[in-house]
Formats: sequence, structure tokens, C-alpha cells
Amino acid sequence: MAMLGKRRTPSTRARAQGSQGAESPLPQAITPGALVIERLAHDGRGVTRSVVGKTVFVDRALPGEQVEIAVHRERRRFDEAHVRRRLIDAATRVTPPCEHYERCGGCDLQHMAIEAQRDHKRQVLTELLARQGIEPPRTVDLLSGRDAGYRRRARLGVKVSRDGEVHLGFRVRGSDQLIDIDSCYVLAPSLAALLQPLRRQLQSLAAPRHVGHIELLAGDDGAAHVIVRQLRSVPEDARRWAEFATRERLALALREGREAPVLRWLGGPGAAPASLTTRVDAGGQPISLGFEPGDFLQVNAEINQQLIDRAREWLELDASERLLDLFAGIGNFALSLAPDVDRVTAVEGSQAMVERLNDNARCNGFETVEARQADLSTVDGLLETWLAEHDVVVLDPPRDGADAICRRLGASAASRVLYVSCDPASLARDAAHLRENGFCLERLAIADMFPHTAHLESMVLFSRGTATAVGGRDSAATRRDRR
Ligand SMILES: C[S@@+](CC[C@H](N)C(=O)[O-])C[C@H]1O[C@@H](n2cnc3c(N)ncnc32)[C@H](O)[C@@H]1O
Repeated sequence: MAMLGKRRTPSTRARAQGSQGAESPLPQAITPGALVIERLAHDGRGVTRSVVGKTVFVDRALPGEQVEIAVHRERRRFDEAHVRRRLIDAATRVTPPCEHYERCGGCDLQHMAIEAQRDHKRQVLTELLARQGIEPPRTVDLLSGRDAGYRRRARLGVKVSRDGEVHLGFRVRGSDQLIDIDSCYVLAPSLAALLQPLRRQLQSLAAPRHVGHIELLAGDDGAAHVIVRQLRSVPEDARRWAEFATRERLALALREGREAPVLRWLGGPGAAPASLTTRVDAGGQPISLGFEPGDFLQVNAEINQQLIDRAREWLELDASERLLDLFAGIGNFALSLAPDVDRVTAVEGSQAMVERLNDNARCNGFETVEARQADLSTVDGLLETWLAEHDVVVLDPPRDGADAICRRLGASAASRVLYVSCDPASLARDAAHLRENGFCLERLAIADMFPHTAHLESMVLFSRGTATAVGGRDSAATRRDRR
């Protein structure tokens, strides 16, 4: 249950807020009884200070807003609160487009204008780099697209309450409970259209408790694919799922069993693809990427294509160069960049994805691409050899970043490192390692892969030596001369 905010007089509160300094963009007049939100934290929460100067993170409050808050969690160094009443709105506040926004934990920035969300992301990244003493380039590119219907994959929770009621949806914000959603602003339309039929279907099952969760995937043509995590096999329900797939004209698979689950596509007209495929464009050359449920797939196809285009533009690859793609997945970057280079070594931790990547290379006619399996959290002799043999390194690590690799890149043969990041803090840490190893940050882009969430994706180009003053980079010819 929420605790009420600590009592304080309007004058002490105003004094506390007034101590923010002359640079604060806050309005001069502070409504009696209000706290003023000073800035946004990296996770998108508003930040203010209590009368005793303690930091308070306030859910869904925006810089410049005057609010009354209720503290719901006290910690030693900061409190967490929510807004009880908004007295003055920020100019950046908008009406959230999703009806479930107040409770759903899926998005956390829908109350902020989309341009302001993107400015916030840019500021978070440049701030984190600045803390490492790294100056961002004069221009920070923005890769952005549709803010609605962009999610082509999602995992929905399934829960059956004690009274037998079936719930399907995302987690309630800050809770383990599920919110039943029947629409979703960010989900691909073909997937959002399935929310109601899926809940009805779950309600009709003999044993809905044996369903763990449901994964949704939209193909490039929008066609929906459903993967049901069936914790224990229930033949009667498998029959009902097959009927559902036929009725809804979609591909549906059961992932059955607790230990070592097995994927089984169910039949029916318009159902059961032999494999799933997505396409990317490599400078006019279409590349087809086969994948399986459970493989990593970039959530937002439009932004993924922009990442690929920008990577090609920034890297200015040479047909004589050798490219090392680390954390390669099913070959998204490896195969998109393969037409521009002499050969590609793609390294990935999951053996299943390594096999898929090799298949994808074969299907697209690339004999110059080789996929290898390795754990990239440590650097061993094999990786040292790869680093010594390649001219360009692409890194697209998970949230932990690529600490061990970036510490070693100084001893590599690489002239450029393209770092695709899903965590700005680990990127900033790794950027510092790269600088210590003689690399300069040349280009920086914010990729708005997940609009309406605080999740921040970015792409950075590092080059050996000093970034040139004009345009910030050397030409491919100059780089070749340097080598
Ligand atoms: C953010 S995804 C990027 C995949 C790919 N570059 C793409 O664009 O689709 C990160 C990839 O790193 C892989 N990975 C995670 N930890 C790893 C590790 N310790 N060693 C090797 N690969 C790892 C994951 O399986 C995943 O495919």
C-alpha cells in the first residue's frame, strides 16, 4: 500500500526547491504545497528533492512539473514516489495514446511528447559518455520511425487466479500481477488483433494452468505467429490450439515440456511455416534471414534497417577488408555487411543461432561468411587470433556490454569498431576502454528502437587515431594508407 508523503510546510518545501541554482529551467513561482521535478532520471522517472535534500524518484512526472507526491518506498539514499496530484504540467506532457498506460508496465514514457523522449535519450547517452571524459561528436544522429505498432515480437504472461480466472497480458507496473490488455499501442497490428481471441482461447482450455506464456511474432508481411509455452502436454488442449490456428489462419506452435522443451508446429490451412524469415536490405541487395522462435530478432524492423544503412555508410567498407562480427545472432549485421568486404567471421554464443547463421549465409550465396560459436564474456586464444586477423569489428553485445573484448581491442588489427548498444552505461564504460586502447569516438546515433519506453539503443563508430576536425572522420583511402 502506498505511504503518504512526509508532511512539510509549503515554505520549507519552496525553500528546498529554490535551492536548485540559477541554471534551473523551472518556473519562478512555486505553487504552495508543490514539489518541483528537476530532471528525468535515466529510467524516465522524474527527480525531485525532499526538504532535507533527499533525492526522490517520482513515477511519470516530467521536468518542470509541480506535483504533490506520495512516497511508496523509502530507501537509505533516496525515496520512490508517485504523483498524487499534478498542479502544473510540463509543456512536454501529452495524453498517453494507450488506454492501458496507467497500469501496464510495458511502456513508461507515453506521457511525454515523442520528440522530448528522444531528446531525453540523447541527453542520457551524452551525459554517461561525459562522465567517462568522452566528448560526443558535434552531431548526434537520430534513427527514428513509427512510434506505434512497431513491436514485431512480444512475450505475454499467462496466469490463472485461484478462482480460475485467466489473465493474459504484460506485468502491471512495479508488480508481478498481469494486466489484461485487449489492445496495445506499440504491438504490430496483426499481433494486437490477437489479444482478445487469445484470451478467449485460453479461457476455453481444459488446463490453462499448464500454459506458461505466449510469444507473438509478426512476419515481414505482418502475418502472425504464435508460440504457446505448454509446460505440460495436454492432448485435448493441443487439439483446441490447432483449431484456433485454423480459425485465425495463423501459424501456431507449442513449445512443450518443462525440461528441454520441444517446438511443435500445429497444422491447418495457412499455418505451420517450415521456417520463419525476415528480410533486410544491404544497399539494394535483399538478404533473407531465417530464424526460429527463441532466436534473437531485433524488435523493430524499421529501425533495424536504419542501423544497417547507417553502419554501411559510416564504415565505408573496402572490398579487401575482413570483418569480425561479435554477438552476431542469426547474421543481421554479418550478412548485411558481407557484400562490401572480402570475408566475414561471425561469432555467436548460441550454437543453434550459429547453425542458423551458417544456413543463412548459404541461402544468400555468401561463401565468404563463416559463423563460429564462442562465449564472448571472456577473451581466449581463439578470440585473440580473430582480433588479430580482422580489419573491422562489429560489436552488438547484450546489456552487460563487451568489457573483456574492449580491453583487448588495442592489440587487435582493427582500424574501426562499430558498437551497437542496448545499454548506455555499459557502452560508456566500454568506450572508455576503447579510448585507452587508442580509439576515438567518431560517430554517434541514438536509435529509437523502443519508442515510449526509456530503453535506449545506440550505435557508435570508433576509429583508431584522432577524429579529423571536419566531418569527424578520415576517408577510406586515408585509413588504408595508415594501415
Ligand atoms: C543484442 S543480440 C544481437 C544479435 C545480432 N547482432 C542482431 O543484430 O540480431 C546479442 C547476441 O549476443 C549473444 N550472446 C549473449 N551473450 C553471449 C556470450 N557470452 N557470448 C557470445 N554471444 C553471446 C546472444 O545470443 C545474441 O544473439
